[in-house]
Amino acid sequence: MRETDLGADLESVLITKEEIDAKLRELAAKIDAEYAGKDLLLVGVLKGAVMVMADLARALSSPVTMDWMAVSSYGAGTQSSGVVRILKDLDTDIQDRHVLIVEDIIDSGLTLSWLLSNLGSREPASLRICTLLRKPDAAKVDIDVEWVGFDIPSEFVVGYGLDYAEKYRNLPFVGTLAPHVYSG
Ligand SMILES: O=P(O)(O)OC[C@H]1O[C@H](OP(=O)(O)OP(=O)(O)O)[C@H](O)[C@@H]1O
Ligand code: HPA
Ligand SMILES: [Mg+2]
Repeated sequence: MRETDLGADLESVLITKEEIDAKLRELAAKIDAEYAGKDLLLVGVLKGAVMVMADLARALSSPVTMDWMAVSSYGAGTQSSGVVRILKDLDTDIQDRHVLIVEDIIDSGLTLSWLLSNLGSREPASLRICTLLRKPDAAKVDIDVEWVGFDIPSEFVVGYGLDYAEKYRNLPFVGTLAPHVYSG
């Protein structure tokens, strides 16, 4: 779908594809510098982080390894249930590894706060977070995040990996949905 061809479900484009590309290049340069000479493991959080992980990893110059964890706390709605379930665990033992969690969005922060304590208990050499989006006004817990792409308002957003009821993940930009989509 092109930005000029939004379709009836979208209300607005919040962040364009070009803005995302530029931001990921900027973040990748900082991450390259930070982990120079170290072995870095990127941990992507399925499914939302697929696009960020794919594009961030390709923007890095350093060799990295990649693993995936699937957790879910949202189900089909627009509110976090607060209950995080592991749907798929890592294939990798992260003890003594430098781990960078790659996320699409920090909203309430409940998913990452849970993930940080879960992965932290496996004794990695370091554990940090890179997220494309963050909603500062929606935070229910404070999380120390090393790299943030964009701080956005507390509106439900879709696209670039982010879904509403599993739809819209493949939009190349981040946008907001028209109210009729939620109300049916
Ligand atoms: O900060 P929070 O309020 O916890 O929300 C952020 C999390 O919610 C979304 O995932 P979701 O659980 O919907 O699964 P998905 O990635 O498969 O869409 C998103 O991808 C983040 O992982
Ligand atoms: O705004 C959002 N959109 C889609 N998925 C999400 N998961 C947490 N917040 C969001
Ligand atoms: Mg989701």
